[in-house]
Amino acid sequence: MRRVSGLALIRALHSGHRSTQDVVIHIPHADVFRFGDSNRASPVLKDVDWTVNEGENWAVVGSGSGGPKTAVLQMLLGYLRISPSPPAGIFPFLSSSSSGQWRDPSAFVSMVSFAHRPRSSGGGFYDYTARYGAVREEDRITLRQNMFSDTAENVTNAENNFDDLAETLGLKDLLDLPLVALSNGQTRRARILKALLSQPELLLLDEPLTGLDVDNRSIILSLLHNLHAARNPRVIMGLRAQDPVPDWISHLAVVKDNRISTRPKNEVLALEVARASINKQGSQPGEVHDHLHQSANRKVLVELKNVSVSYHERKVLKNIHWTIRAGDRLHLQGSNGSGKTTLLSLITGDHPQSYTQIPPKSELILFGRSRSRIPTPQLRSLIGVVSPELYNAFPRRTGMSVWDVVGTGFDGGFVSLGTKGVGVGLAGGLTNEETQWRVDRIWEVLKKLGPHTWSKEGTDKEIGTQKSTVVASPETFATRSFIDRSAGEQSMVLLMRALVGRPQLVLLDEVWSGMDEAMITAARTYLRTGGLTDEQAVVVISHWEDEVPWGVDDGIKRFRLEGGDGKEV
Ligand SMILES: Nc1ncnc2c1ncn2[C@@H]1O[C@H](COP(=O)(O)OP(=O)(O)OP(=O)(O)O)[C@@H](O)[C@H]1O
Repeated sequence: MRRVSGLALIRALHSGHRSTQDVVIHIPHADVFRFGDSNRASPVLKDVDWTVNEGENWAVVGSGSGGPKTAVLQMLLGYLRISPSPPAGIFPFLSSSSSGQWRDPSAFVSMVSFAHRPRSSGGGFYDYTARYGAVREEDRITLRQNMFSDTAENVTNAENNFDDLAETLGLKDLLDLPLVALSNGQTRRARILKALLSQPELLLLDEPLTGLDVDNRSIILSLLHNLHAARNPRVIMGLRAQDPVPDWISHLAVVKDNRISTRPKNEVLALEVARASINKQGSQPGEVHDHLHQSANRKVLVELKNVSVSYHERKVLKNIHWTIRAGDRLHLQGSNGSGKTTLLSLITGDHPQSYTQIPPKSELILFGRSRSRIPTPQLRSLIGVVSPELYNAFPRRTGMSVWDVVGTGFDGGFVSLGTKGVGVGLAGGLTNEETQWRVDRIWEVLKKLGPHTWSKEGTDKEIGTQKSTVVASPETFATRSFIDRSAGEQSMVLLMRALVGRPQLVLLDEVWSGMDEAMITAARTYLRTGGLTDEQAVVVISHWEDEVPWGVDDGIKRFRLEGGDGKEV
């Protein structure tokens, strides 16, 4: 279908060729501001000229969460002010329904963002481990109850479709599980289902493929295509610049800085070039890890023998044998719900069955000791973790600076201990030498991963508008409030926290969530060149092979979970 510019739209409407019903979005040459800002302020988006016609399949492409892509989606949600504002709103199809009634966009346009799993409560260690205990009243809420918890008028109608949708999304067998028990991928699919139940006319999905395994990606994409084709609802996806663009997408709105360029997909060749170069950056040579090829002599850090986890009749892990050695670079693979997070939670001590594996039938040996002989706080100082669960649970306290958050990494806790956030140490006190080492290490990671390594300009917390300020130096960034950082910046800070103590084992579970390309490149480069010692082992969980910083040439090992079994592949 032909794209209609502002003038063309008016002409078409006057000549009767196209009715407003055929136009989903129409924003003719407008600037976009935060509410409260005058037209003299620098716009969040400049000179937006965008028309989406019924039948076209659009995706909004831009850098990670909190960036200008988010600004476009927020504009569509009505969270930003459009100037001049089109008199009949930006959704012509809503103001001219067949019934002739105007429909409120706030009731008919909704969004699900997958850049990060939303927090269920205020965070903290309880949230971190609640998934495995499910003892709080709110944690007992099942997926089914959660689906129908909103007494939306539409739900009764929607129920007709519910079973089919739950089946397609692979959620049917999970409906009576506590919501907190769902894996990341399962939760993301559940959020799509819930959004569909509220029967929006237009559904915005930001980064819908994040955290989904290969099979589920194609299931979701084909479901979204079918829904969009049936206008039940129309779907607009937000994609990161490095994400593959689904085949059925016909048009792209590419957002860079505060400009949006809209055109048919096949015209966006430049973007393809950019994507190819990002992929190449991922395979740039790092340090030579010859030692990784001589695996048998290296110290054993973690040994699982015959380890199983089950919930009633549901067997998640069956007799797993797995060894992690010093210096290993491991990719833990498996489809959504296959038990990857569960396996790591046994190692970090967050899963109750971490303590109950009974030798000699089954054994969990961590850093040379049986699990029951190693206190959990000590375990936390030996393992650095980045994961969606940690991101969600880490408390956002006012007054906690980036420095404080990074400093919690030495002991793996959530509370900044002692002065200047370097902790008091497990033994109750640190020598001056140890304190100095910690201070030096915080500066080191800030210098290697701070904003100057991934940003040319400062980014705004709310909507990622580019500011004309100079990039924050590591010293300035260290004093900034953690809670006010964008999602991507918070992810970077949590990565620094995981690495700062040079823990023997580093677990990177979906570590790139929310980060933009420049952040990912900076983090990958650091991990490959000097960010880790040869003695540290790293386990990466990712459904995207090209997201893993190491390849076969680096001696990477792969361990795959499937149907409860685990094997090296
Ligand atoms: N309390 C529980 N009762 C029943 N099943 C549970 C419970 N807690 C977890 N599970 C199930 O354990 C399985 C493993 O979940 P886990 O989070 O380890 O998967 P994953 O491989 O990390 O998935 P993803 O790739 O989606 O993050 C899931 O199918 C989940 O529903």
